[in-house]
Amino acid sequence: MTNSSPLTQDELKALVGQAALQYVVPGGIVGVGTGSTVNKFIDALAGMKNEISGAVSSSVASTERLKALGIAVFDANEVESLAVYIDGADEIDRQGYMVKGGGAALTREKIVAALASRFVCIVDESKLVPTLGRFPLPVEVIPMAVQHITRRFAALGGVARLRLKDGQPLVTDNGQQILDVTGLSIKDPSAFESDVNQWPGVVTVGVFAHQKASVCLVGTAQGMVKTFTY
Ligand SMILES: O=C(CO)[C@H](O)[C@H](O)COP(=O)(O)O
Repeated sequence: MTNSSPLTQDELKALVGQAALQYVVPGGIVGVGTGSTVNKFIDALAGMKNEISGAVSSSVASTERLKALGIAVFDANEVESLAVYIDGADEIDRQGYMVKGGGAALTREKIVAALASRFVCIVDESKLVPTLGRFPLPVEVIPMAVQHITRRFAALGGVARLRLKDGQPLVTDNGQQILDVTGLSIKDPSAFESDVNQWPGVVTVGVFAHQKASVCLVGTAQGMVKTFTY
């Protein structure tokens, strides 16, 4: 590769995963998200595993990866607060509001993010949007409410589809299901999150407005990391 070749998406994920290490507080416990970008962060974190006490993880998949690399994983109930939570996003807007849950881990991600003083979001440029709604919005739901919630999204102009895995409804780490909703334009993320969270049967809506990013590290194709603070 020459210096002028644009970086691949995988290389960009590694770039921001590495850059996120600067936010890890030595001696502390790190909140760790889920997804292919966070996997790069976890791999980088292994290089400083002797400088941290461990991690609180947002998914079974991240827990397994952390443990395989020799990083201790604490239950969220063992920890009162975290200095930092590091995670990817499916979309992020100019205010740091995000859509998350492409990896079906949104509920635990929101719980671990709520413990943290600072949310550091790591993405590549393709995730930046002016208004949330381009990426199908993940919503974790209790199975018996699927049709009711689908009708409520239809009333807002959205089309909700049950997420499948190997031809069967995907089951989350919490034993629930995921609806992916297209056709929404989320102009007021805080109000939208508060509203949908109150619908009976909704476990978690994938809009992260109340737990928005404090910092976003954006990898650019030229190999730069841009830092946005909110
Ligand atoms: O919310 C998430 C998982 O539930 C991820 O952060 C989001 O889907 C981004 O993943 P990736 O880094 O693989 O693009």
